[in-house]
Amino acid sequence: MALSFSAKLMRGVSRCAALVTPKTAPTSCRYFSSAENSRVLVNLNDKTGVATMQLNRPPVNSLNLEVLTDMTIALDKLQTEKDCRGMILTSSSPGIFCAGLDIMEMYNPQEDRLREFWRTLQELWKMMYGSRLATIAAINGHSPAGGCLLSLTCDYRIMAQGKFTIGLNETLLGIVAPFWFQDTMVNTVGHRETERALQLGLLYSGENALKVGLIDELVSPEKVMETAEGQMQMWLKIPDFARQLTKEQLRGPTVQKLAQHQEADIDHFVNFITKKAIQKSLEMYLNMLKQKKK
Ligand SMILES: CC/C=C\C/C=C\C/C=C\CCC/C=C/C(=O)SCCNC(=O)CCNC(=O)[C@H](O)C(C)(C)COP(=O)(O)OP(=O)(O)OC[C@H]1O[C@@H](n2cnc3c(N)ncnc32)[C@H](O)[C@@H]1OP(=O)(O)O
Repeated sequence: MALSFSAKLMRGVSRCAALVTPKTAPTSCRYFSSAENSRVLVNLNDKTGVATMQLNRPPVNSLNLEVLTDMTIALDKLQTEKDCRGMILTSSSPGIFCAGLDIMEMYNPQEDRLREFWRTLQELWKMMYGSRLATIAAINGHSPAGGCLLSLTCDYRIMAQGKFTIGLNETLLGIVAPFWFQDTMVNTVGHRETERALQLGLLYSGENALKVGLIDELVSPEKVMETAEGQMQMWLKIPDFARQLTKEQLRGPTVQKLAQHQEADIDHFVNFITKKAIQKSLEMYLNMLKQKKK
């Protein structure tokens, strides 16, 4: 019998719930570690109540079904830890925060897996955007499409200076950012900037992202984590309950909108992505990525 998403999540939580403290770890730091969730590295500092989640799928941290599932399980686990109050999302590969969704999940897909992939992304987005935790994205490299979306679900974004870019560039692949990607962008930079950015598939430099409010701070690469930790202290000075209710008032309606249209959104995604013309666009984009290397 097919398990519901929440049943799968619960099964996953019990599988990877063990907290392992390696010999080298500071005593106040617990590591969520298991072979199954090594695609995301998560630790929780018991003294500060701040967790760090690192995307760890080299070379570019593209988000396949397994990474999305591991992130969802890890976030769910952190949210049930009553002393966990904040989370910093970053990458274990400086230079690449996240290359977005794994295009191979959408190219020549099997329908069952494609549906599960999209549902898992929806679930992760709902959890992240509505999280009770204060969340900060430490964007230590490129952050296109799904990578930008992940950072937009956080409460605050700090990006590394350099040649890195960020944005919802879906139209460059010949695909369309769904309404909930758009909503997240509108809520961050406003309607007019979103119209321009999404239609043109704009990938912003750090400087331009800062100008339009897509990120909140631009700092040197070596300062990204320390700035995130400093900023987190400010967020955690606010009583959790007041901060959480305020976030819920502001973001709840956007989360509810997807929750109410979730099944239709999956059908729509599957119908769209499996169209011949869209498959052709993805193929051309993949070839372009490979050609770039030569
Ligand atoms: C009517 C319709 C209405 C509504 C719509 C309905 C439905 C919606 C439909 C679809 C919505 C889908 C939403 C999609 C979201 C996404 O996130 S799509 C992914 C977009 N990502 C990108 O465009 C990034 C592409 N990658 C890059 O630009 C670069 O790789 C990089 C800048 C991130 C890093 O550059 P480099 O360090 O130079 O690394 P390489 O380019 O050499 O890459 C190494 C290796 O990785 C492969 N790769 C890169 N990105 C991806 C990826 N996202 N997925 C899969 N694979 C990726 C790349 O090809 C290289 O592979 P090899 O050549 O080594 O095999």
